[in-house]
Amino acid sequence: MEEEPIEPPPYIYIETNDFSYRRHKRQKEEDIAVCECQYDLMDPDSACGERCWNVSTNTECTPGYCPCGVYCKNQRFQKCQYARTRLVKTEGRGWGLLADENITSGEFVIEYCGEVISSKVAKRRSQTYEDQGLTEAYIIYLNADESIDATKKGSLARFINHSCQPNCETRKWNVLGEVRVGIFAKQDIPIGMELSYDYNFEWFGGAMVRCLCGAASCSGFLGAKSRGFQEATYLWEDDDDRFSVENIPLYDSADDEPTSIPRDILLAEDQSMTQESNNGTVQSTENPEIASSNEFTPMTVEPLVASSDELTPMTVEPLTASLDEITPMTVEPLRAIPAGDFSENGSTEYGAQYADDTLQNFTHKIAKLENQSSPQNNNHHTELVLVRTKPKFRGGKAKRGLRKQLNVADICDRLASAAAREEILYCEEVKKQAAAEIDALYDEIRPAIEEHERDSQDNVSTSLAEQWIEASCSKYKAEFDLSAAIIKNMASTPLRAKEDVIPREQNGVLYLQNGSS
Ligand SMILES: C[S@@+](CC[C@H](N)C(=O)[O-])C[C@H]1O[C@@H](n2cnc3c(N)ncnc32)[C@H](O)[C@@H]1O
Repeated sequence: MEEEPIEPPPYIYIETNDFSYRRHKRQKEEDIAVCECQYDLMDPDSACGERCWNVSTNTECTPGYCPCGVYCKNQRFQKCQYARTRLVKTEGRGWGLLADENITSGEFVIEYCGEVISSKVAKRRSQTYEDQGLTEAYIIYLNADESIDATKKGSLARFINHSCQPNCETRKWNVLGEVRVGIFAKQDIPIGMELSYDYNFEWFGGAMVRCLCGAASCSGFLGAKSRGFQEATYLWEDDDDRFSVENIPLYDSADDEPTSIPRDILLAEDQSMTQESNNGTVQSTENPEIASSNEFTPMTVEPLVASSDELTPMTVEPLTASLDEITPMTVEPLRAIPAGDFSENGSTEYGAQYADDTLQNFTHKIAKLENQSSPQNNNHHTELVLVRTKPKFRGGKAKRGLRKQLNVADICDRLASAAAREEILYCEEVKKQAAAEIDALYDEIRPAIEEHERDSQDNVSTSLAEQWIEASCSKYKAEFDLSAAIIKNMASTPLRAKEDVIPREQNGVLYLQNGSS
């Protein structure tokens, strides 16, 4: 029988990151953030405690610049002010790290140190490690461009195991111009308890490692929540329409958007989610007890668009006009609008569909830009990455939303008023321009998006991101204005009878056309 090793496999212990592919950044004087704390002997928190604005932005004070001088308490990474910890051999999870003193919630436990390497090198290395049969993964994801590899060189943080219900978390800090990763206590941790954090493990293929964290909410495997894992383990059936376009989550990241996790798993994991059944019955299960009580009976949601036979014109009276002014107006049901030609391939003159998809993805990424890229955000979790070949999509249909397009020309054909037609056509023109602008911008940022499509980090410069946001807003506004103009004019101006519309020819096809009114 094989002897249990009494020491972990050899590695080089370091207490500060090793820069193997680039130099450590030099902090420029103008970039140094100087706080306004004043050391007060009677108030220990005065010297860069919770109230220090550098602390609140996850930035360490720079020695020689902090007004509190030697009393500054905000240089914990620089001074390696770690909690006392101890290595331990675990059951089935290799080595782990224990608290060797009581640790209080929020306390800085240890820095995750290793070699700072580029994302490309990280991909190569993790493949090599896997080929060499290394089962432990030590590469932590820093941002879109860089990772920290603690495989050969690292601090004791490399021994902290994953838990689905962890007592620590990772936070990024800005230290002398570099982003560094610290492990912080999420709760009070008594002496002797094993430290853990959620790896947010990104699984791209290869061996599936069973998670042995023992938490009640354990997801079963390391990286089980990651998209790659979800896609690879999803069981497809011939008539499975779960990935039909209507059901595709267009966003990428896992924390605040739809996910591709199969619904049953989602529900099993989090009973506070809303259950939705196919017949349109929605029942909140936030609190199962309440949900089952008589007060909360399931609510039946009627389909929004009734079949066209059911639609009857309705009479709407203006709300505010005086009684004599009121002339009831007839509003035709929207389905009566000659929406006609619904484009199904999505690549219409209003802007290629990719722009819509990417717009959603990208605007989301932009929205997260500050949160995720900034070391100031202490909620951002790092990820352990094991980069391998991407699994092929099995049976998955194209993840592309279908967008039904209104046929503006047909709508105008039905409007008797020239002014109404002009307003709609003008709005349509603005919408086309907005779509063209965002298409052009997309071409500019496409390389960055493609390069980093697998993550949800910021990929482009902030200025480009701002342009994108602006272009997105313009496009949405233009779309909204067009819809509003159509609804308003359809509702408030006279319609031409279908028989009065003169057919017009386009591409050899006869279409109905407006008269000269
Ligand atoms: C960063 S290392 C942690 C230290 C590692 N246990 C060691 O002995 O060096 C990450 C590796 O530890 C193992 N590991 C960590 N958490 C685990 C868990 N909850 N269940 C199973 N294995 C785990 C996996 O092999 C993983 O790739």
